[in-house]
Parts: sequence; structure tokens; C-alpha cells
Amino acid sequence: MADLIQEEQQVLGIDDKRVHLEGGGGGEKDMSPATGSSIHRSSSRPQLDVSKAEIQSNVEDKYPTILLPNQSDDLSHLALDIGGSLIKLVYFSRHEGQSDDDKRKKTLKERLGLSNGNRRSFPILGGRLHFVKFETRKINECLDFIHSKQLHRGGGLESRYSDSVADQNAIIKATGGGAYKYADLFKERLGVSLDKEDEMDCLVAGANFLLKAIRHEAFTHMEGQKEFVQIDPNDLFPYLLVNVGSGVSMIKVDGDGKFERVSGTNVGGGTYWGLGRLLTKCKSFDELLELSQKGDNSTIDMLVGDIYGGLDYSKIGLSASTIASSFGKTISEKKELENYRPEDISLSLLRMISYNIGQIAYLNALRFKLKRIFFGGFFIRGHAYTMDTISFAVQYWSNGGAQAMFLRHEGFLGALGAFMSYEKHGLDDLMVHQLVERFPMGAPYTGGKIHGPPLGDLNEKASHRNLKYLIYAVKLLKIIGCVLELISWMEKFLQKGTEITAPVPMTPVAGTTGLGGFEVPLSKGSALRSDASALNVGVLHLVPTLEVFPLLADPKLYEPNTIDLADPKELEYWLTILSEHLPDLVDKAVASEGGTDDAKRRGDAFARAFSAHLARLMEEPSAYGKLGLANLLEMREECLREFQFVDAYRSIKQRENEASLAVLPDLFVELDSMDEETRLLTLIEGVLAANIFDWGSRACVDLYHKGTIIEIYRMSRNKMRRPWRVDDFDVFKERMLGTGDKKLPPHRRALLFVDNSGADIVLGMLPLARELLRRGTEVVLVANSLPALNDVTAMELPDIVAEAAKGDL
Ligand SMILES: Nc1ncnc2c1ncn2[C@@H]1O[C@H](COP(=O)(O)OP(=O)(O)OP(=O)(O)O)[C@@H](O)[C@H]1O
Ligand SMILES: CC(C)(CO)[C@@H](O)C(=O)NCCC(=O)O
Repeated sequence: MADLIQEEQQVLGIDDKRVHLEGGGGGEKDMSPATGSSIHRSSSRPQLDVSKAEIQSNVEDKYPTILLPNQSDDLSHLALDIGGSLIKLVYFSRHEGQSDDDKRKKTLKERLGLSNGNRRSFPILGGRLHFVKFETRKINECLDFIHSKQLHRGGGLESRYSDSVADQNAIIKATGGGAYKYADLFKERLGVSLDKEDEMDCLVAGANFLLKAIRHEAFTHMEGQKEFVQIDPNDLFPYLLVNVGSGVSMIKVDGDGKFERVSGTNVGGGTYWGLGRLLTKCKSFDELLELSQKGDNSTIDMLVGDIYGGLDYSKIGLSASTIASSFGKTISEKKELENYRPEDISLSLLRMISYNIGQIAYLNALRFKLKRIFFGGFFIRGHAYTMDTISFAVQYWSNGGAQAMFLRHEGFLGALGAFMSYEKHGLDDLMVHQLVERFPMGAPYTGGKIHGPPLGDLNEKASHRNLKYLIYAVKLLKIIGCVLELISWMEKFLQKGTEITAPVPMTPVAGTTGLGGFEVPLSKGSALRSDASALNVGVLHLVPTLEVFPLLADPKLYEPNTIDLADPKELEYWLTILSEHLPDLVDKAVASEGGTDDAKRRGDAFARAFSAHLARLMEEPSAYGKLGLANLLEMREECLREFQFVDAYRSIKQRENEASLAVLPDLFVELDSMDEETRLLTLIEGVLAANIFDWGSRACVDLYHKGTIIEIYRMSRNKMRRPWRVDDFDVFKERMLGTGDKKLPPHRRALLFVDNSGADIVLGMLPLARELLRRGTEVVLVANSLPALNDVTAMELPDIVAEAAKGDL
């Protein structure tokens, strides 16, 4: 019980009503104490100008766009890094406000006879940072992309209210050599000027930002083992930043904006891709990299053993298998290029370049006595062999004294730095500890033709999950969200003929692991993503307010993710469950949207997209950072939202709500007829019993099919063997009754954590809240996820509870 009800001594920013709903709830991993720095304290934050705001929509529009003609702060939310090989884009999109026009939301309140007079519905503050890349040689695709999303005009905000609003003066921050080289092209094609930011400044700003703001951004990679490293932001400097792009820059970083480019090498990513292309005829970088995974470098490289007749040269510590000379074997053989396997060439080349970079990096670390070396740039490509080779070189030459670390947003350092250089973003201050790495759903766009339904149909929907942040956000800023249009993940998967393939069949087929249809990765130890084009860009969610729940005993030790999927067996188990459950979930999701053809199409696309994520996790469990079960379930939710399924369990919950509401009066009568002590215990047990519907477990669904909800409720309350128990009941009872040996005063205020099913709320929380209110205790409802009564907005719950307490139900 301890975490169910807590007496709360502090005032949590609440108004004078007796019942409140608070967002948050302490369930997020990212709630570090530093997150308490709420957004509104930053004076450099973009200001909202709502003057002359208007809603532009047809009456039937579900998600009307709010136009802010005088709002200028949002416009600069795209930044570019135009390198020798790749163009990197970072852009920001706001979360859309939650729609309040849904008819079904009225039903429960109507049924409960509550007035709808002061319906509160707020937009959601927050947004996403999207990361997208294009090949520089295909710059036109990048320009098309920017244009189609109107990113150069603030994501379409301006374009909607006036086509004549001048783009002419629009400025986009850009870094990399291409900011100079392609400035005219951008002016010509998009009418924008590129505001050039220094490449090294940007790399350092981006790296510092990521290392300070994103949990588990850095990781080590040794002998195939990836380990995330949590960097202490107060103990970050100095370090060596090695950016492996086309060429390689090595920068000694001493602080924010304090750095020196101490070295570089022209043997870099461009060398690997360029030489590799000439030598193997590969058509793409990924193809070349993939090829290396099947290679054997001993056919190309001259090994110590080749020189020493199979022996080690142990006196100087060289084993027979050590490469003495990269590509050296080819000089002594009478073979032509075509007699060598492209796989072997690719591997030799990759090893040669990676090792060389690792070695030069080490020498520079030694030169400046730096212990930590971070490697970024797109050459790394999250590729296991590349990282292992670099790590080996660093470790070998430093005798273990220095450590190579890699960055998850490896190639986006410069673009992020450019993005941060917009002064008004004040990101350095604002975003630190307020970004949450989620799953790369939003903009998996990496080049290729832009296909898809008209952009207007693809308004990004607000994630209801964000509701947990809603209330604070509104209180703090009252910022009105706007609808941004995205060519998104959804579009990719909805389109026939796009390049993305769904690697996972829905049912197990011969030749698979039997893991619910996961294919065995082709190459062992592979970390190159077969579905790379779809999944290698990411989204960072800007979460407006993350507060550590004030009553947590030890916030640092609190780990809400109780199931850690680092254990391969655990991961396999849960991936199998999710995979097997997928067809059923799709059916439900489609039904929840009325079973229309459009819903079916989206359902199918969702299944393919989600399967792709599962397959990737199977292949590379750490692909999305540290993973717990809650993250996995959240990923599924996010993916559903991405395909515009508001709530796959809507119809089930509706039935559950109706069933629960129908029996609620009986339950009240039953409770009221009990003696006080029995009632209190029953109420607590009822909360737990009602919770059984959580996550829709199969056993609960079976139960549900077998009896009425009150029967299930009673049964689970009385008979089910449960792994929980009611602890501290005596304390609870004494506090409720205000009696007992300890003569504790009654609760002044209670926090009730509202979970996510109808029975949970109606049969569990409502009766308890009613009892508390009747006893004069204030009730604060804390929503730790969407209270999915689903025909009631979260904001209406307090009214409903208050009415229940008055006995009006
Ligand atoms: N899809 C891809 N196409 C081309 N190169 C890729 C791709 N993915 C990874 N790479 C590798 O990444 C390198 C480019 O990395 P990055 O984008 O960090 O540098 P850049 O900014 O283009 O180069 P520079 O900073 O030297 O101008 C390429 O040379 C290649 O080795
Ligand atoms: C020229 C840059 C900085 C362009 O990004 C990069 O490609 C690089 O660092 N090349 C290596 C140049 C050298 O120091 O030898």
C-alpha cells in the first residue's frame, strides 16, 4: 500500500479544488533530480505570440490547425550539416495539442449526469528532434524533403496562413563545407539563406550536448560487447573527440566552446567508401559494409605469420595472426583484382582504416594525456567490426590506459551543434535533461523518392502517453501546439513500392528461429542493420516537465522498469509474446477504428513496422539503448500512434467501462453495507483487483469472457492467488479512522495513482476516492499513464470523483 496512498505534505502546484489530477508520477527512468528545472525558467526560450491566432479548418476537420500568424519563434527549427559525403538534418516538431472534439468522450459524463460545462482540454507542449540524412551527391532529394515538409518555413506554419509571407529572408543554420558550396543552390531552390556556422564549433557543441543531456548516449564496444556508459556531466572534460566523416578531425575538448583541433587524417570514411567502391563495384556504402561481414582478410593482408613462416614474433609481442601489412599479400601473388573476393577486400579495407584511425586517436590522446576518446561521424555506422577494431587499437596501444567510446547519434554532432546555435533556442540551458530518447518512429527518411498520400492526411498525432506531462506543461507555459505535417514512418510503410521491406513474417516459417517468426540474422555478430534505410535515424522527444516524484524514498535507486531485457532469455521471451500477440492486436486496433479499409491498411502497415522493430531488436538488442519491458511496451504504443491508432483497446475498454459503470451502484451499496474495517480492506483489495486488467493480459481476457465484470472483480478480490499483499493496512486503517494506538491524525491529502483501465478506475480508484473524500481527505489523482476511461478526458476525472463522493452516482 505504501506506494498507493501517501500523505502529501508539500503543495504540488494545485488549485483550490478538492480533487486534482497531476501529471507525472515518478514512473519515468529519466526523472533525474536535474529535471526539476522546469522550462519556464529559461528566459531565452522562444516566446509564443498568440495575437491574431485563428483556427483554420473545415467543420469536419478532426485536427484543426491553429495558425499563429505572429509567431516567429518556431520558424528556425531546422539545421543542416552538409558534409563531403552526407547531409545531416536536425529539425524540431511540436507535439500537436490533443483534440477535444471526440464525441465518444461525452458519453461517460453524460451517463454519469455530469455537466460538461467547464471541459478543460489543453494542447500538449513538447516536441521531437528529428534526425535525417541524405547522401550529398543526392542533394536534390534533401531539398525536396525540406520543401515537402516546409521545414525552411517553420514546418508549414507560415505557409498555411499566407503564401506570400516572405521566405526571402528565411535563414537556416548550416555547417560543413556544403554550407558554403551549396549556399546558392539553397537560395535558388528554397529561397533561403544558409547562415554558416563553423564545423568544429558545431561538432563540439553537438557532442557536449549529447553527452550531457542524453542518458546512455555513449557506449563502449569491445569484442562484440556493447556497454552503455553514463557520463557524469560534471566530469566530462577533457576528452578527445574523433569525428570520422569523409575525412577525420581530432579535437581536444576542454569545455563548452573550449577546444582545439589537434589532428586529423585524410584516411577516413571517404577513403573506405571511395576505394571500396572502385575495388568492389559496390553501389552503396551499406552494401560495401555488409559485404565485409562475410569477408576473410587473411587472403589480402600480409600477416606476421606469412613473413615469419607461421611463427609469432613474440619478442615484440606480435602473434602470427597479427596483420603485418594491410593488403600486403596481394603484392606477392600473381592475381588480378577480379581474382580476389570483394568480401575480403572490403574487410581488409575496413580493418585498415579503422585500425589506423584508432591508432592515431590514441597517439593524440597520449599527446595530451586524455583518457577518454569519443568517436563520432557516420563512418562508424554503429558497425560492430569497425568499433571493435578502433577499440582494439586504442586499448592495445594504450595498454588499457585509454578507452574508446562511441556515440549513438554518431553522425549528427555537427547538425545538432548547428541547431543549437540558434540563439533563441537556448538549448544548452533548456534541453539538458529534458530529452528522452525514444524509438526512431517519426522520420525514418533517408533519401529516395518522396511518395505517399497527400501530406495533409498525415498530421502527426499527439501521443496520448504525453498526457502525463500535460498538466504541468499547461500550467507552466500555456503554449498552444500546432499541427505539423510529416512524411513519416507511417507513410513509408503505407506506400506500396517503397524500398523498405518488413523483415519479419507474421507467423513462424521454416528456417526461422521459431521465435514468433524472427529470421536468423544472415551474418553472425552482425550489427549492420539490414533494414538500415528505415531505421537508422532517430527522434528525441522533448519532454516538457519531468519531475522526480517527491515522495520517492530514493529517487536515484528507483527503477520503474522491473523487467530488464538485457538478459537474452528474457528478451526472447517478451519479443516472442509480442510477436505472437501481434495479429490479435492488429485486429483490435483495426476494430477500434471502425474496421474501415483505411484502418485495415494502417493496421497492416503497423504490423510490418512493428515487426521491423522487433526484428531489429532481436538482431541488435541494444539498438534503442537500454531496454526494459516497459520501454518495449511503450515502443508498441508509440508505433500504434504513429499509424494513427489512438487506442487499440478502445472497444474493449468501452465494454469494460460500460460493464464497470453498470455495476458501480451495486458495488457502492455492497461497500456501504460493510462494517468500517471490512470496507477499508475491501477498498484496498478492490484497487488491486481492478488492476488485473492492466496490459490486457491473456488470463484476464479469458476471465473477462467467462463472467461479468463484477464477478471477476469479486473473484479476483477474494479468491485469486495474487503475488501481492496489502501491506501497511494497519497504518492505513488508523490513518483513515484517525484512531489507533499511535493516534495518528487522518490523512490530510491522498495521492491516488490512476492506472490505465476502466475497471481499474471505476471499480478500484473511484470507490476509494469516494471514501477518502467523505472522510474529508483531499484527493490528488496522479496519472502515470493515460487514464484510459477513454470516453472521459483525464481532466474530467476529478469532477467525476467529486460527484461520486457526493453520492450522486
Ligand atoms: N549511406 C551512406 N552513404 C555514404 N556514406 C556513408 C553512408 N553511411 C555511412 N557512410 C560513411 O560515412 C562517411 C561520412 O560521414 P559523415 O557524414 O560523418 O561525414 P561528412 O560530413 O560527410 O564528411 P566531412 O565532415 O569530412 O565533410 C562516408 O564517407 C562513409 O564512409
Ligand atoms: C576537411 C574536413 C574538416 C571537412 O569536414 C574533414 O574532412 C577532415 O577533417 N579531413 C581531414 C583533413 C586533415 O586533417 O588531414
